[in-house]
Amino acid sequence: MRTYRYKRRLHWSECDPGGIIFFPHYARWMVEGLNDMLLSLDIDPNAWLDPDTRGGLPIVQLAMKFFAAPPLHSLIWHEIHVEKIGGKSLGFIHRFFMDDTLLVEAHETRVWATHGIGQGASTQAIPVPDTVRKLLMDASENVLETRI
Ligand SMILES: CC(C)(COP(=O)(O)OP(=O)(O)OC[C@H]1O[C@@H](n2cnc3c(N)ncnc32)[C@H](O)[C@@H]1OP(=O)(O)O)[C@@H](O)C(=O)NCCC(=O)NCCSC(=O)c1ccc(O)cc1
Repeated sequence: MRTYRYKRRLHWSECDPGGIIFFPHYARWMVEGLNDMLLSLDIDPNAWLDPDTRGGLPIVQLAMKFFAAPPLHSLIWHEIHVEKIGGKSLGFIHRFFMDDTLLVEAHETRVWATHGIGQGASTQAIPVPDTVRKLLMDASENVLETRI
């Protein structure tokens, strides 16, 4: 299954006054990293499907474990691994490292879905498209030296 890694810096705006990361930022990084991974594969999870409907990838399950806190301004590797491709759901493992130290490990389940926009707005799970399935099953590893 596909693995994707990129590097980012821990910024002042993401820390408390003591210079320790505030944990909700990890969740935001997970969203940004996963979107980046999908977009790099030409998969737009929020593409417009028609004028009243766009794609979405709502989260239905999240578990996070924290092992060590990185210091302010450190460079952190974010690694995303496709864990499971179900009928309508996708499982991902996120790992954050500083050098060889594992900081955080998180497991999330997303649902491939459509969002109705406007009147009668609704979210509906739909099967993961075959094109997406194939791209995510690929065993190759993308390493981006992106610094944010
Ligand atoms: C997403 C839903 C519409 C899906 O509902 P249903 O259509 O009834 O789903 P189903 O029961 O058919 O299940 C579909 C699949 O999801 C799986 N699923 C559904 N719920 C769960 C939970 N809680 N855990 C694990 N797996 C689940 C289920 O097992 C099915 O998997 P497959 O066997 O692989 O097909 C509904 O569960 C829902 O609205 N949940 C609330 C979601 C939510 O509010 N999340 C938080 C905010 S969303 C968000 O942050 C976001 C991020 C990115 C975006 O682009 C959009 C939104």
